Amino acid sequence: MADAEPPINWLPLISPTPRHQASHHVVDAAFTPEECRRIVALAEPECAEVGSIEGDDEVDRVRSSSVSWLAADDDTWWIFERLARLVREANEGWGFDLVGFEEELQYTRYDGPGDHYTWHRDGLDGDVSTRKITVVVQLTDPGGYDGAQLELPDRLADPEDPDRLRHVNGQGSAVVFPAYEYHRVTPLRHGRRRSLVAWVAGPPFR
Ligand SMILES: O=C(O)CCC(=O)C(=O)O
Ligand SMILES: [Fe+2]
Repeated sequence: MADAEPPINWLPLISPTPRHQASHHVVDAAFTPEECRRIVALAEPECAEVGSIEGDDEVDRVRSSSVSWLAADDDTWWIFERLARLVREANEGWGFDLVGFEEELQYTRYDGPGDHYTWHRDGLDGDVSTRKITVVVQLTDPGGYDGAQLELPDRLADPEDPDRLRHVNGQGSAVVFPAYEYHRVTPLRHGRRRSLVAWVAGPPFR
């Protein structure tokens, strides 16, 4: 006979602080415009890997952008520290077990008309299954481009609410969300957009 299932008990309050299950947490002006320019200056000269593989229709359909990576070093440490603070604050709501940055920071370029990233999630599967939190920083003044909007459905909003799809685009603003949440970047119409994406890893959800 199979082992008996452990009982589900009636417990008093597990968490000493109130939690929420919001789908994302927005921090306006998490970085100043000057700091955004510093990040761009650090990352832009890096040789960009193409986020879309030419001739691969499937990849092209899902994602068209190019990326480069910022490693932790003396020049970039302040960025990691700032991101860590934003994640710690946001995670007061979720209360996830987190360990730290397991990957370099992704610098993303949306340069050509149509550059985009369709609905996807950053974590859950295979190689990226340890990603628990995503942070996206808007490095470009929204006046400098059209389209290429980061969109996240607000899970706490009424499903009929037309404003349920949140757009986060103020320069220097950051949006922190569980890596299992769907999000997308709409096609770029003109101009150029830059973003910085970081993932914080932790042990499996339990
Ligand atoms: O550029 C963005 O705003 C988001 C990019 C993204 O979702 C990703 O790289 O996983
Ligand atoms: Fe993503």
